[in-house]
Amino acid sequence: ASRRRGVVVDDLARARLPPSPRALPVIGHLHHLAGALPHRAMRDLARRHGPLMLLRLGALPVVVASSADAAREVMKTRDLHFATRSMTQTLRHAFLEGAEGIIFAPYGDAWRQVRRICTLELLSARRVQSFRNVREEEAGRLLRGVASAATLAKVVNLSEMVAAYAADSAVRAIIGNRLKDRDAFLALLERSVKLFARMSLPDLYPSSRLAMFLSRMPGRMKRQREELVGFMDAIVRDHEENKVTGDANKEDLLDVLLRIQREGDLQDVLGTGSETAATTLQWIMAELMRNPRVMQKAQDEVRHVLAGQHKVTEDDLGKLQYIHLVIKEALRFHPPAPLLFPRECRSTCQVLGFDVPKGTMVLVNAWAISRDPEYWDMPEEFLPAWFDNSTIDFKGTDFEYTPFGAGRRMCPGMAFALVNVELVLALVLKR
Ligand code: HEM
Repeated sequence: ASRRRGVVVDDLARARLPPSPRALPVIGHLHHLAGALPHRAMRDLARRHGPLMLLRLGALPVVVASSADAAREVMKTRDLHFATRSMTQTLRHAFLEGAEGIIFAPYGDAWRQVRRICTLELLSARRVQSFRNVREEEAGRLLRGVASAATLAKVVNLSEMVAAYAADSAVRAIIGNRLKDRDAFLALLERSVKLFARMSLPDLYPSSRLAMFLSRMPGRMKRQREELVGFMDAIVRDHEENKVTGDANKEDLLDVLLRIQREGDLQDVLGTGSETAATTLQWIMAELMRNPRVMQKAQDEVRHVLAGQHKVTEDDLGKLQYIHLVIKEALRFHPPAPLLFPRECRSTCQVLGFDVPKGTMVLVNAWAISRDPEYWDMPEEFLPAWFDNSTIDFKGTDFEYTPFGAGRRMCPGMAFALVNVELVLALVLKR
Protein backbone atom coordinates (compact mmCIF):
# COMPACT_ATOMS: atom_id res chain seq x y z
CA ALA A 1 0.00 0.00 0.00
CA SER A 2 1.27 3.46 -0.79
CA ARG A 3 1.20 5.92 2.06
CA ARG A 4 0.35 9.60 2.22
CA ARG A 5 0.74 11.02 5.72
CA GLY A 6 0.13 7.58 7.13
CA VAL A 7 -3.19 7.06 5.32
CA VAL A 8 -3.25 3.72 3.53
CA VAL A 9 -4.29 4.90 0.09
CA ASP A 10 -5.16 1.67 -1.73
CA ASP A 11 -7.62 0.75 1.04
CA LEU A 12 -9.52 3.96 0.37
CA ALA A 13 -10.91 2.73 -2.95
CA ARG A 14 -12.73 -0.11 -1.19
CA ALA A 15 -13.63 1.75 1.97
CA ARG A 16 -17.08 3.07 2.84
CA LEU A 17 -15.94 6.56 3.73
CA PRO A 18 -18.04 9.13 5.61
CA PRO A 19 -19.89 11.60 3.35
CA SER A 20 -18.14 14.76 2.18
CA PRO A 21 -19.24 18.11 0.77
CA ARG A 22 -18.23 19.00 -2.77
CA ALA A 23 -14.46 19.40 -3.00
CA LEU A 24 -12.37 21.64 -5.22
CA PRO A 25 -9.16 20.53 -6.85
CA VAL A 26 -6.04 21.14 -4.75
CA ILE A 27 -7.73 22.95 -1.85
CA GLY A 28 -10.29 20.20 -1.13
CA HIS A 29 -12.89 21.55 1.30
CA LEU A 30 -10.94 24.55 2.59
CA HIS A 31 -13.28 27.02 0.89
CA HIS A 32 -16.17 25.70 3.07
CA LEU A 33 -14.32 26.91 6.15
CA ALA A 34 -13.32 30.34 4.85
CA GLY A 35 -14.50 33.36 6.81
CA ALA A 36 -16.05 31.55 9.80
CA LEU A 37 -14.77 30.01 12.99
CA PRO A 38 -13.95 26.34 12.17
CA HIS A 39 -16.38 24.85 14.73
CA ARG A 40 -19.24 26.99 13.37
CA ALA A 41 -18.46 26.23 9.72
CA MET A 42 -18.14 22.51 10.52
CA ARG A 43 -21.47 22.53 12.39
CA ASP A 44 -23.18 24.04 9.31
CA LEU A 45 -21.58 21.43 7.05
CA ALA A 46 -22.59 18.60 9.40
CA ARG A 47 -26.22 19.72 9.22
CA ARG A 48 -26.09 18.98 5.50
CA HIS A 49 -23.73 16.01 5.38
CA GLY A 50 -24.36 14.15 8.59
CA PRO A 51 -22.87 13.45 12.02
CA LEU A 52 -19.71 11.93 10.60
CA MET A 53 -18.07 13.79 7.71
CA LEU A 54 -14.83 13.44 5.90
CA LEU A 55 -13.19 16.73 4.94
CA ARG A 56 -10.05 17.24 2.95
CA LEU A 57 -8.23 20.34 4.14
CA GLY A 58 -5.76 20.75 1.31
CA ALA A 59 -4.43 17.21 1.21
CA LEU A 60 -5.07 16.51 4.88
CA PRO A 61 -7.94 14.07 5.59
CA VAL A 62 -9.99 15.10 8.61
CA VAL A 63 -13.02 13.26 10.01
CA VAL A 64 -15.42 15.40 12.07
CA ALA A 65 -17.78 13.84 14.62
CA SER A 66 -20.80 16.07 15.25
CA SER A 67 -23.32 14.00 17.22
CA ALA A 68 -23.34 12.40 20.65
CA ASP A 69 -23.37 8.93 19.06
CA ALA A 70 -20.36 9.73 16.89
CA ALA A 71 -18.54 11.27 19.89
CA ARG A 72 -19.29 8.16 21.98
CA GLU A 73 -17.80 5.89 19.31
CA VAL A 74 -14.65 8.02 18.99
CA MET A 75 -14.03 8.57 22.71
CA LYS A 76 -15.49 5.41 24.24
CA THR A 77 -16.37 2.45 22.00
CA ARG A 78 -13.28 2.87 19.78
CA ASP A 79 -11.24 5.01 22.18
CA LEU A 80 -8.15 2.85 21.76
CA HIS A 81 -8.17 3.46 17.99
CA PHE A 82 -8.23 7.24 18.60
CA ALA A 83 -6.04 7.49 21.69
CA THR A 84 -3.15 9.21 19.95
CA ARG A 85 -2.86 12.88 19.02
CA SER A 86 -2.59 14.24 15.55
CA MET A 87 0.80 15.85 14.97
CA THR A 88 0.75 18.29 12.06
CA GLN A 89 3.94 19.17 10.16
CA THR A 90 4.36 22.54 11.88
CA LEU A 91 3.61 21.09 15.32
CA ARG A 92 6.53 18.75 14.77
CA HIS A 93 8.75 21.84 14.78
CA ALA A 94 7.29 22.94 18.10
CA PHE A 95 8.68 19.91 19.92
CA LEU A 96 11.87 17.94 20.01
CA GLU A 97 11.33 14.25 19.30
CA GLY A 98 10.32 12.50 22.52
CA ALA A 99 9.60 15.82 24.28
CA GLU A 100 6.05 16.38 23.04
CA GLY A 101 4.74 17.08 26.53
CA ILE A 102 1.62 15.22 27.62
CA ILE A 103 -0.99 16.86 25.40
CA PHE A 104 0.66 15.95 22.10
CA ALA A 105 2.49 12.82 23.25
CA PRO A 106 1.84 9.84 21.00
CA TYR A 107 -0.10 7.02 22.64
CA GLY A 108 2.43 4.68 24.25
CA ASP A 109 4.44 3.94 27.37
CA ALA A 110 5.93 7.42 27.82
CA TRP A 111 2.49 9.06 27.62
CA ARG A 112 0.99 6.39 29.90
CA GLN A 113 3.66 7.01 32.54
CA VAL A 114 3.24 10.77 32.61
CA ARG A 115 -0.55 10.51 32.41
CA ARG A 116 -0.52 8.23 35.48
CA ILE A 117 1.62 10.75 37.36
CA CYS A 118 -0.69 13.56 36.27
CA THR A 119 -3.86 11.86 37.49
CA LEU A 120 -2.43 10.26 40.64
CA GLU A 121 0.03 12.93 41.77
CA LEU A 122 0.05 16.24 39.94
CA LEU A 123 -3.63 16.93 39.52
CA SER A 124 -5.25 14.51 41.96
CA ALA A 125 -8.07 15.77 44.23
CA ARG A 126 -5.71 15.62 47.23
CA ARG A 127 -3.02 17.63 45.47
CA VAL A 128 -5.53 20.19 44.19
CA GLN A 129 -6.89 20.51 47.73
CA SER A 130 -3.39 21.13 49.07
CA PHE A 131 -3.14 24.38 47.08
CA ARG A 132 -6.26 25.95 48.43
CA ASN A 133 -4.34 28.59 50.37
CA VAL A 134 -2.63 29.68 47.19
CA ARG A 135 -5.96 30.04 45.40
CA GLU A 136 -7.55 31.90 48.30
CA GLU A 137 -4.62 34.31 48.46
CA GLU A 138 -4.57 34.91 44.73
CA ALA A 139 -8.36 35.39 44.59
CA GLY A 140 -8.07 37.95 47.41
CA ARG A 141 -5.37 39.73 45.43
CA LEU A 142 -7.60 39.83 42.38
CA LEU A 143 -10.44 41.38 44.39
CA ARG A 144 -8.16 44.06 45.82
CA GLY A 145 -6.93 44.74 42.26
CA VAL A 146 -10.50 45.13 40.98
CA ALA A 147 -11.41 47.39 43.90
CA SER A 148 -8.44 49.70 43.42
CA ALA A 149 -8.86 49.79 39.63
CA ALA A 150 -12.55 50.64 40.10
CA THR A 151 -11.74 53.61 42.33
CA LEU A 152 -9.29 54.98 39.76
CA ALA A 153 -11.24 54.43 36.55
CA LYS A 154 -14.81 53.83 35.49
CA VAL A 155 -13.87 50.87 33.32
CA VAL A 156 -12.14 47.78 34.72
CA ASN A 157 -10.62 45.28 32.31
CA LEU A 158 -11.75 42.15 34.09
CA SER A 159 -10.57 39.88 31.25
CA GLU A 160 -6.98 40.93 31.79
CA MET A 161 -7.23 40.70 35.55
CA VAL A 162 -8.82 37.28 35.44
CA ALA A 163 -6.12 36.03 33.04
CA ALA A 164 -3.44 37.29 35.44
CA TYR A 165 -5.21 35.60 38.37
CA ALA A 166 -5.51 32.27 36.52
CA ALA A 167 -1.83 32.39 35.55
CA ASP A 168 -0.59 33.34 39.03
CA SER A 169 -2.75 30.78 40.74
CA ALA A 170 -1.77 27.93 38.39
CA VAL A 171 1.88 28.92 38.33
CA ARG A 172 2.14 29.22 42.10
CA ALA A 173 0.62 25.76 42.52
CA ILE A 174 2.96 24.33 39.94
CA ILE A 175 6.28 26.02 40.68
CA GLY A 176 5.72 27.33 44.18
CA ASN A 177 6.17 31.03 43.31
CA ARG A 178 4.71 33.72 41.13
CA LEU A 179 6.56 34.19 37.87
CA LYS A 180 8.90 37.17 37.91
CA ASP A 181 7.91 37.85 34.35
CA ARG A 182 4.25 36.88 34.35
CA ASP A 183 3.21 39.32 31.62
CA ALA A 184 5.89 38.02 29.26
CA PHE A 185 4.65 34.49 30.03
CA LEU A 186 1.05 35.48 29.22
CA ALA A 187 2.14 37.11 25.96
CA LEU A 188 4.12 33.99 25.04
CA LEU A 189 1.13 31.83 25.89
CA GLU A 190 -1.21 33.90 23.77
CA ARG A 191 1.19 33.65 20.84
CA SER A 192 1.46 29.88 21.32
CA VAL A 193 -2.31 29.42 21.36
CA LYS A 194 -2.61 31.40 18.11
CA LEU A 195 0.24 29.50 16.45
CA PHE A 196 -1.01 26.09 17.59
CA ALA A 197 -4.57 26.77 16.49
CA ARG A 198 -3.60 27.76 12.98
CA MET A 199 -3.23 25.40 10.01
CA SER A 200 -0.32 26.33 7.78
CA LEU A 201 0.63 25.30 4.24
CA PRO A 202 2.82 22.32 5.29
CA ASP A 203 -0.01 21.05 7.54
CA LEU A 204 -2.44 21.11 4.63
CA TYR A 205 0.01 19.57 2.14
CA PRO A 206 2.09 17.31 4.39
CA SER A 207 3.98 15.54 1.62
CA SER A 208 4.81 18.67 -0.37
CA ARG A 209 8.39 19.85 -0.07
CA LEU A 210 7.43 23.07 -1.83
CA ALA A 211 4.84 23.85 0.86
CA MET A 212 7.48 23.32 3.52
CA PHE A 213 9.97 25.44 1.61
CA LEU A 214 7.53 28.34 1.11
CA SER A 215 6.08 28.42 4.61
CA ARG A 216 7.40 30.64 7.40
CA MET A 217 5.54 28.63 10.02
CA PRO A 218 8.16 25.94 10.74
CA GLY A 219 10.68 28.70 11.49
CA ARG A 220 8.21 30.55 13.72
CA MET A 221 7.33 27.33 15.55
CA LYS A 222 11.00 26.62 16.12
CA ARG A 223 11.63 30.11 17.51
CA GLN A 224 8.53 29.78 19.70
CA ARG A 225 9.83 26.46 21.00
CA GLU A 226 13.22 27.97 21.78
CA GLU A 227 11.60 30.84 23.64
CA LEU A 228 9.35 28.51 25.62
CA VAL A 229 12.22 26.18 26.45
CA GLY A 230 14.28 29.20 27.57
CA PHE A 231 11.42 30.28 29.81
CA MET A 232 10.99 26.82 31.29
CA ASP A 233 14.75 26.47 31.83
CA ALA A 234 14.82 29.75 33.74
CA ILE A 235 11.90 28.58 35.90
CA VAL A 236 13.64 25.30 36.71
CA ARG A 237 16.96 27.06 37.49
CA ASP A 238 15.24 29.56 39.72
CA HIS A 239 13.35 26.83 41.48
CA GLU A 240 16.45 24.76 42.13
CA GLU A 241 18.37 27.76 43.49
CA ASN A 242 15.61 28.79 45.88
CA LYS A 243 14.68 25.35 47.06
CA VAL A 244 14.39 24.75 50.78
CA THR A 245 15.83 21.27 51.03
CA GLY A 246 14.55 18.47 53.19
CA ASP A 247 10.89 19.41 53.54
CA ALA A 248 8.94 16.69 51.72
CA ASN A 249 5.58 18.34 52.51
CA LYS A 250 6.62 21.43 50.59
CA GLU A 251 6.83 19.54 47.30
CA ASP A 252 5.12 21.46 44.52
CA LEU A 253 4.10 20.21 41.11
CA LEU A 254 7.43 21.18 39.57
CA ASP A 255 9.27 18.95 42.05
CA VAL A 256 7.09 16.09 40.90
CA LEU A 257 7.85 16.82 37.26
CA LEU A 258 11.56 17.22 37.93
CA ARG A 259 11.57 13.87 39.68
CA ILE A 260 10.60 12.35 36.36
CA GLN A 261 12.57 14.84 34.24
CA ARG A 262 9.69 16.09 32.13
CA GLU A 263 10.05 19.75 31.26
CA GLY A 264 7.75 19.36 28.24
CA ASP A 265 4.95 18.46 30.58
CA LEU A 266 5.68 21.53 32.71
CA GLN A 267 5.05 23.66 29.64
CA ASP A 268 1.73 21.90 28.96
CA VAL A 269 0.42 22.00 32.49
CA LEU A 270 1.44 25.65 32.99
CA GLY A 271 -0.03 26.71 29.67
CA THR A 272 -3.28 24.77 29.81
CA GLY A 273 -3.78 25.43 33.50
CA SER A 274 -3.66 29.19 32.97
CA GLU A 275 -5.37 29.56 29.65
CA THR A 276 -8.48 27.40 30.06
CA ALA A 277 -9.54 28.69 33.48
CA ALA A 278 -9.13 32.28 32.27
CA THR A 279 -11.20 31.63 29.12
CA THR A 280 -13.97 30.02 31.17
CA LEU A 281 -14.10 32.93 33.63
CA GLN A 282 -14.09 35.49 30.84
CA TRP A 283 -17.04 33.80 29.11
CA ILE A 284 -18.95 33.51 32.37
CA MET A 285 -18.55 37.22 33.10
CA ALA A 286 -19.62 38.08 29.54
CA GLU A 287 -22.74 35.90 29.80
CA LEU A 288 -23.65 37.29 33.22
CA MET A 289 -23.47 40.80 31.83
CA ARG A 290 -25.61 39.79 28.84
CA ASN A 291 -28.15 38.04 31.10
CA PRO A 292 -28.96 40.37 34.02
CA ARG A 293 -31.52 37.94 35.51
CA VAL A 294 -28.93 35.19 35.75
CA MET A 295 -26.47 37.68 37.24
CA GLN A 296 -29.05 38.75 39.81
CA LYS A 297 -29.87 35.17 40.78
CA ALA A 298 -26.19 34.25 41.10
CA GLN A 299 -25.48 37.34 43.24
CA ASP A 300 -28.54 36.67 45.40
CA GLU A 301 -27.33 33.16 46.07
CA VAL A 302 -23.78 34.19 46.96
CA ARG A 303 -24.91 37.09 49.15
CA HIS A 304 -27.53 34.98 50.89
CA VAL A 305 -25.39 31.90 51.51
CA LEU A 306 -22.30 33.87 52.48
CA ALA A 307 -24.12 36.62 54.37
CA GLY A 308 -22.09 38.09 57.20
CA GLN A 309 -18.95 36.17 56.27
CA HIS A 310 -15.99 38.45 55.94
CA LYS A 311 -13.74 35.70 54.61
CA VAL A 312 -14.89 33.27 51.92
CA THR A 313 -13.04 29.98 51.72
CA GLU A 314 -13.34 26.93 49.54
CA ASP A 315 -15.39 25.21 52.25
CA ASP A 316 -18.24 27.52 51.28
CA LEU A 317 -18.24 26.59 47.61
CA GLY A 318 -20.25 23.39 48.04
CA LYS A 319 -23.21 25.45 49.23
CA LEU A 320 -23.35 27.52 46.04
CA GLN A 321 -25.57 25.39 43.86
CA TYR A 322 -26.63 27.99 41.33
CA ILE A 323 -23.03 29.14 40.78
CA HIS A 324 -22.18 25.55 39.94
CA LEU A 325 -24.99 25.51 37.36
CA VAL A 326 -23.69 28.76 35.85
CA ILE A 327 -20.27 27.16 35.35
CA LYS A 328 -21.82 24.05 33.80
CA GLU A 329 -23.88 26.15 31.43
CA ALA A 330 -20.86 28.28 30.45
CA LEU A 331 -18.90 25.13 29.62
CA ARG A 332 -21.83 23.95 27.47
CA PHE A 333 -22.30 27.26 25.69
CA HIS A 334 -18.62 28.12 25.28
CA PRO A 335 -16.42 25.04 25.66
CA PRO A 336 -12.86 26.49 25.77
CA ALA A 337 -11.71 23.80 23.31
CA PRO A 338 -14.67 23.69 20.87
CA LEU A 339 -13.18 20.90 18.74
CA LEU A 340 -11.45 19.29 21.76
CA PHE A 341 -7.79 18.46 20.97
CA PRO A 342 -7.29 16.64 17.65
CA ARG A 343 -6.92 12.87 17.80
CA GLU A 344 -5.53 10.60 15.11
CA CYS A 345 -6.84 7.22 13.96
CA ARG A 346 -4.20 4.59 14.91
CA SER A 347 -5.73 1.74 12.92
CA THR A 348 -8.53 1.71 10.37
CA CYS A 349 -11.86 1.15 12.08
CA GLN A 350 -15.55 1.85 11.73
CA VAL A 351 -17.48 4.73 13.25
CA LEU A 352 -21.27 4.90 12.72
CA GLY A 353 -20.80 2.21 10.05
CA PHE A 354 -18.26 4.26 8.03
CA ASP A 355 -14.59 3.41 7.60
CA VAL A 356 -12.12 5.82 9.15
CA PRO A 357 -8.70 5.17 7.61
CA LYS A 358 -5.57 4.93 9.70
CA GLY A 359 -3.73 8.27 9.92
CA THR A 360 -6.86 10.43 9.57
CA MET A 361 -7.10 13.41 11.90
CA VAL A 362 -10.30 13.15 13.98
CA LEU A 363 -12.09 16.12 15.49
CA VAL A 364 -15.07 16.00 17.84
CA ASN A 365 -17.17 19.14 17.44
CA ALA A 366 -18.12 19.35 21.13
CA TRP A 367 -19.30 22.92 20.62
CA ALA A 368 -21.83 21.87 17.95
CA ILE A 369 -23.03 18.86 19.96
CA SER A 370 -23.60 20.91 23.10
CA ARG A 371 -25.80 23.32 21.11
CA ASP A 372 -27.73 20.67 19.19
CA PRO A 373 -31.53 21.02 19.67
CA GLU A 374 -31.74 17.23 19.50
CA TYR A 375 -30.30 17.08 23.05
CA TRP A 376 -30.94 20.56 24.45
CA ASP A 377 -34.00 22.78 24.93
CA MET A 378 -33.41 26.30 23.68
CA PRO A 379 -29.69 25.61 23.10
CA GLU A 380 -28.91 29.15 21.96
CA GLU A 381 -30.01 30.64 25.30
CA PHE A 382 -27.80 30.87 28.38
CA LEU A 383 -30.00 28.96 30.87
CA PRO A 384 -28.08 27.60 33.90
CA ALA A 385 -31.30 26.41 35.59
CA TRP A 386 -31.71 23.81 32.84
CA PHE A 387 -29.03 21.70 34.55
CA ASP A 388 -31.04 21.73 37.77
CA ASN A 389 -33.41 19.12 36.38
CA SER A 390 -30.80 17.13 34.55
CA THR A 391 -28.26 14.51 35.49
CA ILE A 392 -26.02 15.42 32.55
CA ASP A 393 -22.47 16.09 33.66
CA PHE A 394 -19.11 16.85 32.08
CA LYS A 395 -17.32 13.86 33.57
CA GLY A 396 -16.95 12.05 30.27
CA THR A 397 -19.97 9.73 30.29
CA ASP A 398 -22.58 11.99 28.67
CA PHE A 399 -21.52 12.44 25.08
CA GLU A 400 -23.83 15.35 24.35
CA TYR A 401 -21.70 17.37 26.79
CA THR A 402 -17.93 16.83 26.74
CA PRO A 403 -16.09 20.12 27.36
CA PHE A 404 -13.26 18.11 28.99
CA GLY A 405 -13.30 15.33 26.37
CA ALA A 406 -13.71 11.70 27.41
CA GLY A 407 -11.91 8.38 27.44
CA ARG A 408 -8.20 7.75 27.76
CA ARG A 409 -7.18 11.26 26.67
CA MET A 410 -9.78 13.09 28.72
CA CYS A 411 -8.59 16.25 30.52
CA PRO A 412 -6.82 15.36 33.78
CA GLY A 413 -7.03 19.00 34.99
CA MET A 414 -10.79 19.18 35.54
CA ALA A 415 -10.73 19.43 39.36
CA PHE A 416 -7.84 21.91 39.22
CA ALA A 417 -9.75 24.14 36.79
CA LEU A 418 -13.09 24.00 38.55
CA VAL A 419 -11.93 25.16 41.97
CA ASN A 420 -10.03 28.04 40.39
CA VAL A 421 -13.12 29.18 38.52
CA GLU A 422 -15.64 28.66 41.35
CA LEU A 423 -13.76 30.55 44.02
CA VAL A 424 -13.15 33.66 41.95
CA LEU A 425 -16.66 33.72 40.61
CA ALA A 426 -18.14 33.54 44.12
CA LEU A 427 -15.87 36.30 45.41
CA VAL A 428 -16.40 38.66 42.50
CA LEU A 429 -20.18 38.20 42.64
CA LYS A 430 -20.29 38.69 46.40
CA ARG A 431 -18.68 42.11 45.97
C1 HEM B 1 -12.10 24.69 32.05
C2 HEM B 1 -10.93 24.20 31.98
C3 HEM B 1 -10.43 23.12 31.03
C4 HEM B 1 -11.02 22.59 29.92
C5 HEM B 1 -12.38 22.92 29.32
C6 HEM B 1 -10.12 21.58 29.39
C7 HEM B 1 -10.37 20.82 28.26
C8 HEM B 1 -9.52 19.82 27.79
C9 HEM B 1 -9.82 18.99 26.63
C10 HEM B 1 -11.07 19.10 25.77
C11 HEM B 1 -8.79 18.11 26.49
C12 HEM B 1 -8.68 17.03 25.41
C13 HEM B 1 -9.53 15.84 25.84
C14 HEM B 1 -9.68 14.72 24.84
O1 HEM B 1 -8.89 14.60 23.88
O2 HEM B 1 -10.62 13.91 25.02
C15 HEM B 1 -7.84 18.39 27.55
C16 HEM B 1 -6.66 17.71 27.73
C17 HEM B 1 -5.73 18.05 28.69
N1 HEM B 1 -5.87 18.99 29.70
FE1 HEM B 1 -7.47 20.18 30.00
N2 HEM B 1 -9.00 21.53 30.18
C18 HEM B 1 -9.15 22.43 31.20
C19 HEM B 1 -8.26 22.68 32.23
C20 HEM B 1 -7.06 22.05 32.40
C21 HEM B 1 -6.12 22.34 33.47
C22 HEM B 1 -6.37 23.34 34.58
C23 HEM B 1 -5.04 21.52 33.27
C24 HEM B 1 -3.79 21.38 34.09
C25 HEM B 1 -3.48 22.04 35.16
C26 HEM B 1 -5.30 20.73 32.08
C27 HEM B 1 -4.45 19.79 31.56
C28 HEM B 1 -4.72 19.00 30.45
C29 HEM B 1 -3.78 18.02 29.91
C30 HEM B 1 -2.39 17.71 30.46
C31 HEM B 1 -4.43 17.41 28.81
C32 HEM B 1 -3.88 16.32 27.88
C33 HEM B 1 -4.29 14.94 28.35
C34 HEM B 1 -3.81 13.84 27.43
O3 HEM B 1 -3.59 14.08 26.23
O4 HEM B 1 -3.65 12.70 27.92
N3 HEM B 1 -6.54 21.08 31.58
N4 HEM B 1 -8.32 19.43 28.32
